[in-house]
Amino acid sequence: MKQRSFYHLITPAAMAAVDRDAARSGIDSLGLMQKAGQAVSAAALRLFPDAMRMAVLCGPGNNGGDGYIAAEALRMSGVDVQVFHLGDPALLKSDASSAFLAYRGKLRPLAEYVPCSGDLVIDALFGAGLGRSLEPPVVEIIEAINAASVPVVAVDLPSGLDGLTGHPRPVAFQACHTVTFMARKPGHVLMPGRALCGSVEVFGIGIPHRILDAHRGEVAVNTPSVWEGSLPKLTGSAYKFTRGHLTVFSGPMSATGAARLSAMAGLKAGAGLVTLAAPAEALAVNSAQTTAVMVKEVDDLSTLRDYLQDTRMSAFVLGPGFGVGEKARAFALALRDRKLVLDADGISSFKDKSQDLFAYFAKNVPTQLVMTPHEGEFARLFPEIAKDQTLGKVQKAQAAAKCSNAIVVYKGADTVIASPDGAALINENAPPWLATAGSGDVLAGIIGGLLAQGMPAFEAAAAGVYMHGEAALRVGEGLTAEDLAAAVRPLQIETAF
Ligand SMILES: NC(=O)C1=CN([C@@H]2O[C@H](COP(=O)(O)OP(=O)(O)OC[C@H]3O[C@@H](n4cnc5c(N)ncnc54)[C@H](O)[C@@H]3O)[C@@H](O)[C@H]2O)[C@@H](O)CC1
Ligand SMILES: [K+]
Repeated sequence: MKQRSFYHLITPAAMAAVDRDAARSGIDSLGLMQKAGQAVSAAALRLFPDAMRMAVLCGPGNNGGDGYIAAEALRMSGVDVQVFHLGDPALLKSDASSAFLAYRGKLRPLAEYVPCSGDLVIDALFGAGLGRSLEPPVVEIIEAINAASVPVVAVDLPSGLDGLTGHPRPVAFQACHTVTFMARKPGHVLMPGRALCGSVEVFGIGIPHRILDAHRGEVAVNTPSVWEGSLPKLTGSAYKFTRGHLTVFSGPMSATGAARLSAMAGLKAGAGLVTLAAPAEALAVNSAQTTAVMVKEVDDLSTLRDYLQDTRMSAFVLGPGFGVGEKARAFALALRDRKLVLDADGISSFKDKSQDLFAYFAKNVPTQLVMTPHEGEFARLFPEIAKDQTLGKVQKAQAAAKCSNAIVVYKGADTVIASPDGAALINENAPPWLATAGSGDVLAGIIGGLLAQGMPAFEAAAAGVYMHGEAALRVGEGLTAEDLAAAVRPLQIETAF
């Protein structure tokens, strides 16, 4: 059975609604808190059996309630436990108050906690209910604990971390382990939240899936289950033209390598034919360095139009090493009715001219345009969205996809793939060694290769990002973009030969 809850993300606001609906449906909410707190206690005992003392920091809401349950369970196991509370515990409400009253151990105000070597901190200050930035005294305590390098196990989320955006407000605990309940939140997967959580354990506390399903939003983790049904299928009757023809535009003579990386990756991703469309001056250098990839002269807009007469040309990659300027803009706009991956220089060429691009591609439904900006390119194309501090990476990618009517692949360690209809995926399989020169060119080529084979744009973009991560994992540390392109493999091919 698929572990659906693990792959779907639930926002803090949706989790609060789940909580409400669970209580309304008659589920014992104190029972849920008890299971949550006991899971935290079990994790602490399992991971830190030799801790000299467990300091449980309890906040003013239900996250604190989980902390009191965990503290009592640890005390009953014979651990030296001390609770440090934020706010007056007499003001705790309902389940959190019951959890506090059931705790029989030592209790002191949070301000009195001094990290000691041998301590384990259990952070139950704030979880999904963090509603504003932390106040200075709490900021100072978190900074002091982080600086002391005392291990921290976080309840639900490291306190200070925004569960929606993955950003600290303004600081958060650096946890070595986080126990969350039922499903991860976007903040567990987005950077820097992912790094602040340490390892993440998703513990089922018994909320029925029908209640979770009713509140699932548009954001999920990028896993094959999302798009495997759309992967190109290879059958016994396949021949090269049925597997699609990808065209990658080459830059001038001195900048052809990026396009060749894209072309090779497109071929490895399964496109039947790949052509490098190059200006006359770059024909010789491209021809000298390619074998399976073909080379064709496409110099200017007029030769491009002739080239496009061949409707078997099924997808295009424009941008890697192409050069920024009028030629890139004209080529991109000429491709408005075709499947196009716009990357690198192709994106930068529309700085201050993005409205032209958006207007040309506005009518395609569903969209056939995939744009793959890294942070700098994103800011060039979407300056207003990029500087909006209230938005997290997912919301930025969603807004960009909507206003450009494109699939936006907002790259980084936590690449987000967003569609104009609001769907968004966060990728998490990319190893850090993928951050190397030419890596983006390979990604553009993989996505182009999948588009050429007929995959819808959102699915092609998401599968491409995933295959890119898989290829990097296959090669391992020290990889170069050449190794990466060579390691690309189609993910699932039906072998009905
Ligand atoms: N959703 C569920 O079904 C369950 C939730 N549980 C726990 O409940 C938590 C959510 O509980 P709550 O909604 O009570 O939220 P929290 O306990 O995360 O925090 C809410 C409290 O903190 C205050 N607050 C928010 N931001 C603040 C800031 N910056 N400075 C000072 N005070 C601030 C709020 O006014 C409120 O009193 C989860 O994180 C989880 O640990 C568990 O008990 C198990 C069941
Ligand atoms: K917490």
